[in-house]
Amino acid sequence: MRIAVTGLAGQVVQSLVERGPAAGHVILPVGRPALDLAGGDGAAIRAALAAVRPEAIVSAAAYTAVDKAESEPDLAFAVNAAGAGHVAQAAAALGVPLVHLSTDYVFSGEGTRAWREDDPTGPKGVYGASKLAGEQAVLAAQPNSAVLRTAWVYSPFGANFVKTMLRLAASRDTLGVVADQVGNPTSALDIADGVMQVAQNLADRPTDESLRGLFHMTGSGETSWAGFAEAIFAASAGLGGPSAQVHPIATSDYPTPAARPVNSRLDCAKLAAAHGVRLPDWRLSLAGVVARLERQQEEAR
Ligand SMILES: NC(=O)C1=CN([C@@H]2O[C@H](COP(=O)(O)OP(=O)(O)OC[C@H]3O[C@@H](n4cnc5c(N)ncnc54)[C@H](O)[C@@H]3O)[C@@H](O)[C@H]2O)C=CC1
Repeated sequence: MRIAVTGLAGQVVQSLVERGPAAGHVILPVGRPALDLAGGDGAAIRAALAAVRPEAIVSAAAYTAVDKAESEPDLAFAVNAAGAGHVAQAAAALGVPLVHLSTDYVFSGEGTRAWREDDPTGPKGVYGASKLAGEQAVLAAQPNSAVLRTAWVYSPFGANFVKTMLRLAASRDTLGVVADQVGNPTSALDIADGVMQVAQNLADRPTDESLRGLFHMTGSGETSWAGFAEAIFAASAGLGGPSAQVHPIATSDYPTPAARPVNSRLDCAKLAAAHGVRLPDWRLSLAGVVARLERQQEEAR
């Protein structure tokens, strides 16, 4: 399939570009300046997407600076809510299915069980609120959509927790890492595989309502940020790469402008039942990405 994806350099975009050919898809990234989600120009967004003649669209571009969003709410909403809505309107106008990415930050983080799609939302910050508004705009504009909420995304590309931990470990013996927030680390490469399967399902079964609407899609298994860091260093040390001692700290010891959900875990059973998609165990995928980052480091030396 010809799959247009919004954004040029994001973690998910680059993962789709890498994984697309093996899955038999042509991935067509469309981003700034041709497609600017902040511009409020729906016709321009539609024209940019129409130009690549897609059979499906993946909406992966977003304003993702969680803390900065607290001081730039207008821009966060322009991109994540209005911009996402324009992409969905374009998909509807072009008559193609849409896969839109959203986030665990739409939830408050209360309670101890994994969040399900029909649980009440309650974002704690601007980013989560803007993404929630985006979900609603997407589903209103294009019912032929699957909105996939994911979380704790890392990859060999862009900026992410795994790369930050490895960078810090190169110069420090001990790192304080938050131990009282739990969630599901998710490789963007796995997201790419899942997104393509969902897009194919939407295209193959255009009248199957069970494939449309909200879904959760994260790596299998859960941990805390401190547990995630320990797993990163264990994988890295096993390859002779940098590692550090993890000192568990509380969220209150690491204040950030935007509050994070304490319990970020997403229940992905609905996606498995409807789409037959279940992402691999987070430790397996992490080992692959850490090995790749180590190889890149060695090649750069
Ligand atoms: N990174 C994470 O931990 C998580 C990400 N998500 C969601 O997953 C999706 C993909 O995230 P990542 O690939 O990690 O994001 P990223 O931050 O790596 O990439 C974002 C992309 O959006 C593009 N972009 C930003 N503003 C734009 C604008 N005004 N017009 C056009 N393009 C613009 C950027 O150029 C970039 O290509 C997003 O919808 C994000 O909200 C959900 C949960 C966690």
